[in-house]
Amino acid sequence: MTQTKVILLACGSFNPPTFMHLRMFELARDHLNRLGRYQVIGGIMSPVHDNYGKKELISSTHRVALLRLALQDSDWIFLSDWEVNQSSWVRTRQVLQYHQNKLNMHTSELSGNKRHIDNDVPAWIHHAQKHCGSGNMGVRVKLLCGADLLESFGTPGLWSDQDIESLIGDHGLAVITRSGSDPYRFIYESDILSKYQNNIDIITEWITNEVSSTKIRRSLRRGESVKYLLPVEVIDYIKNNSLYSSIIDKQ
Ligand SMILES: Nc1ncnc2c1ncn2[C@@H]1O[C@H](COP(=O)(O)OP(=O)(O)OP(=O)(O)O)[C@@H](O)[C@H]1O
Ligand SMILES: NC(=O)c1ccc[n+]([C@@H]2O[C@H](COP(=O)(O)O)[C@@H](O)[C@H]2O)c1
Ligand SMILES: [Zn+2]
Repeated sequence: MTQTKVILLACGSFNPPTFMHLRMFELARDHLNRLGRYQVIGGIMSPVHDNYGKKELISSTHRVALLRLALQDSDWIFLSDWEVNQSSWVRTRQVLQYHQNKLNMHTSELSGNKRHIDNDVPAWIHHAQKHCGSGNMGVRVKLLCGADLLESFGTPGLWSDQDIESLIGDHGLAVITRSGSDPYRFIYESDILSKYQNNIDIITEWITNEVSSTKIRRSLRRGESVKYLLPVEVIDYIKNNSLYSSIIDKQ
């Protein structure tokens, strides 16, 4: 069986990053590798731009710092700060396309005559180069998300049909189940998702964990412990920088 090499890219607020954001990658890698059709060679976390304008979204400077701390334990998942460094919010399709193009460029340089002299290559590219093998240009960047993000495709005006087609048709989706969502039904009820069903892998999280950044922010606001829900380095950074604390706490 020919195996497609895959890099999983998760986008989102990560406000703050939780263990569940990291677990998504481990779950998806195990699942996709087990299928035999794929070989997952890397993961990318791409925090959303500050202009996304979501309620309570803290500055990307802090979110990037938090992700760096959260990822320091991982030898295969990397931060990409490309999205936050754009002049404004970018659609997810563009995020996937940028990373796919960048990867194609760097992996084809590896297999061709050109030697790479750019010292500014992000870690996720270095890692991909090490794992894609020479002559292999077929690494695919897939979108990794929770089932609630998949279901947001049905929110009127939020995603364009062309973007959904491209995300699923050109890249593919790895979807982690999440309580309150029913991705199988959602796909069944959507013509566009049913059409590209072969490119959507649904991964059941059996060790269910309902942690969310909203709940973490709520606990922090109330001065409650969030220990064992986030990496300890992330908790320390939040405390040291008084992030997500209530106005009352700051008085
Ligand atoms: N517990 C979870 N199970 C499955 N997927 C999750 C879980 N938590 C987050 N995700 C996924 O992680 C990605 C980033 O999500 P996001 O940053 O919105 O986290 P969140 O915990 O949902 O935060 P918030 O509560 O602020 O919306 C999304 O694809 C989301 O579906
Ligand atoms: N049309 C689009 O491309 C589109 C629409 C809504 C959200 N998104 C992305 O989905 C993610 C959603 O993150 P949250 O779940 O934290 O809101 C963000 O990365 C955001 O950029 C993309
Ligand atoms: Zn969310």
